[in-house]
Amino acid sequence: MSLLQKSSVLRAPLSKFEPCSDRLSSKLRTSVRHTCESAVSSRRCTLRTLPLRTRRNFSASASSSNGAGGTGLRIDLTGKKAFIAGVADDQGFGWAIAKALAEAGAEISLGVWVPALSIFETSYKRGKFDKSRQLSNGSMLEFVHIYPMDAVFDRASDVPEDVRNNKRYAAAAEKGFAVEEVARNVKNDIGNIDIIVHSLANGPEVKKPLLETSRQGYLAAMSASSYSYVSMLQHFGPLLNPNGSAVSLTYIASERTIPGYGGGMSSAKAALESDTRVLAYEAGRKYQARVNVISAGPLGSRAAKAIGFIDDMIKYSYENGPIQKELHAEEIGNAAAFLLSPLASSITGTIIYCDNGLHSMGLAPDSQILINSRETAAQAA
Ligand SMILES: NC(=O)c1ccc[n+]([C@@H]2O[C@H](COP(=O)([O-])OP(=O)(O)OC[C@H]3O[C@@H](n4cnc5c(N)ncnc54)[C@H](O)[C@@H]3O)[C@@H](O)[C@H]2O)c1
Repeated sequence: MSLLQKSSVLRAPLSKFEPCSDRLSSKLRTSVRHTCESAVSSRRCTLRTLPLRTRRNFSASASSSNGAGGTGLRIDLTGKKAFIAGVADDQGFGWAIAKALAEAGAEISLGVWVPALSIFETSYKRGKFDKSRQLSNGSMLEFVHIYPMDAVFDRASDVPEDVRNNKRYAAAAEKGFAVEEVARNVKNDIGNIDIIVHSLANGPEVKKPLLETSRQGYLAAMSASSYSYVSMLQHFGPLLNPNGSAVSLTYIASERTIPGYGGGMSSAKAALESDTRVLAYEAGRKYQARVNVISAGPLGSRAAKAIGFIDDMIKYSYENGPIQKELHAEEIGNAAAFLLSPLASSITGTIIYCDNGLHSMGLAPDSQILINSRETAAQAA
């Protein structure tokens, strides 16, 4: 039995690989296996909930998305240093971006949200992420430094007493977790950097409609999900080498109404996108840096599950998007690696849609009204 066949999650669609698997060199076979396993690992939760044909398409996309090891035009980030804020497990976009940047040769350091740090480090040390840490060349994704961080605080003096005295925060207080402190620690530990990734968001009232959202909840969403990017550019901008680059993650709810994505999160994403344009101008002039944002389609990450209807959004995207396949985190990782690389040297101030094209639709093909009309027309014919 081939290594690929051993995957229990993708057992059915793996037959797609078999006809060519015998012809693969062992190096390439290893590469495909790693790609597949990482995709399996990062998508395990939502795949079970999808129809079989979705899983087939997902499997096909996973097989073709990794260009590592090939010849020709390549994303080369050798010698580049990246700081990524917003990784606390191996399920979200931040992890996938870290992995793609490492595949391209970059050194990765992380800023991990203080309340999530202990469980992340414990899981990491116990090998829970080992499968998804595997890179296509057989090495493992490593982090040069892992910093405690809370992106809602700019300076140590902003941290309220109750937070400072909280058990989890107290342990991180000595090193410091406010954005300014983290930037200073990064500067001391690794010097200048080339890449900033903001892959974090938080909206305590995300389940509430905007009409019922409190001022406090709305401002908390803006603080954690949009101003945090401004703060990161303020404090990490001076650390950027010339031709540095920053990327963050947004969602289509900024532009179109997505009922259920509430609590001011849609507003926060709109601000993030607007700020991207202004920051691109200012950081471009000040640091010769590029600033972009990726508008990602739905992914069953930990943060997305908290919203409560992510599986429906994934199914909706499949049924109504131009490309009928599930989106997986690796695709966003690859797009980010491109955007953060010299290959994208003229791209700044831009929203890049990585959503199987769903943003371009103005009509839901799976609307019951359309389905009824089609059925009526078919019966009449
Ligand atoms: N999952 C989706 O469907 C989807 C779609 C489009 C955009 N996005 C965006 O992608 C980004 C990453 O989210 P994800 O879905 O990969 O989930 P995720 O859970 O992997 O990432 C969110 C991260 O934010 C961190 N975080 C929360 N508050 C923080 C704070 N105050 N300081 C520092 N870190 C903090 C969490 O610890 C977590 O690691 C977010 O901006 C999210 O809005 C997600």
